[in-house]
Amino acid sequence: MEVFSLGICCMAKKVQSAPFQAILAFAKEDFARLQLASEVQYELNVVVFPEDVVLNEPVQQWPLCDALIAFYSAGFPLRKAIQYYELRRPASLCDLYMQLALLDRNKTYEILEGAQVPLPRRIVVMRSHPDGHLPPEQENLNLHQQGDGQKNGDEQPPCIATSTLGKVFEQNGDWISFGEEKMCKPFVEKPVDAENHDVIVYYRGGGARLLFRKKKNQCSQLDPERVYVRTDTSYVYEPFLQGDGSMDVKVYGVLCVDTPGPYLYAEMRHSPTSHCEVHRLPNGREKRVETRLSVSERAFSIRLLEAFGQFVCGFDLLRCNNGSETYVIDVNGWSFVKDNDEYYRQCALSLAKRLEHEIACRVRSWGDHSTKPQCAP
Ligand SMILES: O=P(O)(O)O[C@H]1[C@@H](OP(=O)(O)O)[C@H](OP(=O)(O)O)[C@@H](OP(=O)(O)OP(=O)(O)O)[C@H](OP(=O)(O)O)[C@H]1OP(=O)(O)O
Ligand SMILES: Nc1ncnc2c1ncn2[C@@H]1O[C@H](COP(=O)(O)OP(=O)(O)OP(=O)(O)O)[C@@H](O)[C@H]1O
Repeated sequence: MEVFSLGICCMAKKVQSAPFQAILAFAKEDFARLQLASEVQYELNVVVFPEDVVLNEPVQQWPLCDALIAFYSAGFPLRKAIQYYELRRPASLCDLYMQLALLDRNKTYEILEGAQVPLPRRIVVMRSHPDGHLPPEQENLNLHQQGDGQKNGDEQPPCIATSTLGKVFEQNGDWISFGEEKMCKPFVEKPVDAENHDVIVYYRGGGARLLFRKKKNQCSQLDPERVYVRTDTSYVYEPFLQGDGSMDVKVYGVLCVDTPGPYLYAEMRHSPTSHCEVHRLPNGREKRVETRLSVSERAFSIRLLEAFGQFVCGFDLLRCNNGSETYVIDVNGWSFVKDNDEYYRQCALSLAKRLEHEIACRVRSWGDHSTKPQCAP
């Protein structure tokens, strides 16, 4: 029997997670079942790239595979994974170049705009080159606030002007402006670096709420003294949109090769902008309620999934004005629904069908030969 190998290249914590293990087990069963109906049968070999190999060995030493699931999470060497892909050219289920874009909120928003996905208005204040260094023309700029600008209420002059990349940034406590663009409070400040989850909501009249990655049961903290925005690095500013019921909608998409197209599952949770404590169930999981996407939400979600080209992709929506408007506010990349067997089943079946599809593409590309050419050493 022919062997088709699926490489899994990610941080160990992710592949060892309960959802991923469940999905892989179901996918193997589904693949074997689908193969029964095929003329030439393949056995699926899942090759998990050991984390120490991924982190420490050159890509020439990484395992070979026919299809690849590689995705970024904290600590993952994404550029190295791209080198591996360019060296071996397996069928890639998760576009690695798009994952680079997902590390930058502004690039992510530009891709969403290109896909005609509804977004909040934004002002993007870029302060440094992508490598984190100030460009030469900025070296002598008078950046009033260094660090994260905490407790800056009374210490700041009433109007702060800094110049960044040729445009002037100003703030007076009620508004910010950058070049010709102006935004009044309340607004949300997000680091352009998408891996930085220290988001701040600034309220009209002063005071702010600091949002961060859940720390045990805490997801945000009020800071009544904070008036001025941070000027230490690059930020995206968006008007604060009041989500219906103060809820976020978290969407989990899975690309599918057959009709009816991508599988989408969505659930609502209390927004961290509305409270400091995570609402949890007795089993410790965050309390969430499944929600149906509207026809238009489904349509732009499909465009989003196709634009980013990830087999699995999570993203966040805000529904406003009694559901009459919905905006995408964040794209998380690879993310699974947790504790949901129906989702695991759907995701596994989509994976098995995608692998069958990749085999068919390969076989077609070999012309009339039904056996696979030998891999280059
Ligand atoms: O997307 P994923 O599945 O990779 O998970 C994300 C994040 O999902 P998101 O991106 O949709 O927000 C998870 O939040 P949820 O979806 O569970 O609310 C979070 O879990 P968490 O904070 O422990 O949540 P609780 O279990 O405390 O409720 C998890 O943190 P870790 O696993 O602890 O590192 C994150 O991973 P990473 O980005 O690698 O740090
Ligand atoms: N424009 C906005 N108006 C109102 N609330 C917003 C807006 N943008 C984001 N939020 C709220 O802030 C939270 C964090 O924002 P966002 O998801 O962009 O940050 P993040 O750090 O990338 O979060 P995640 O942990 O999901 O990766 C959202 O869950 C949402 O509740």
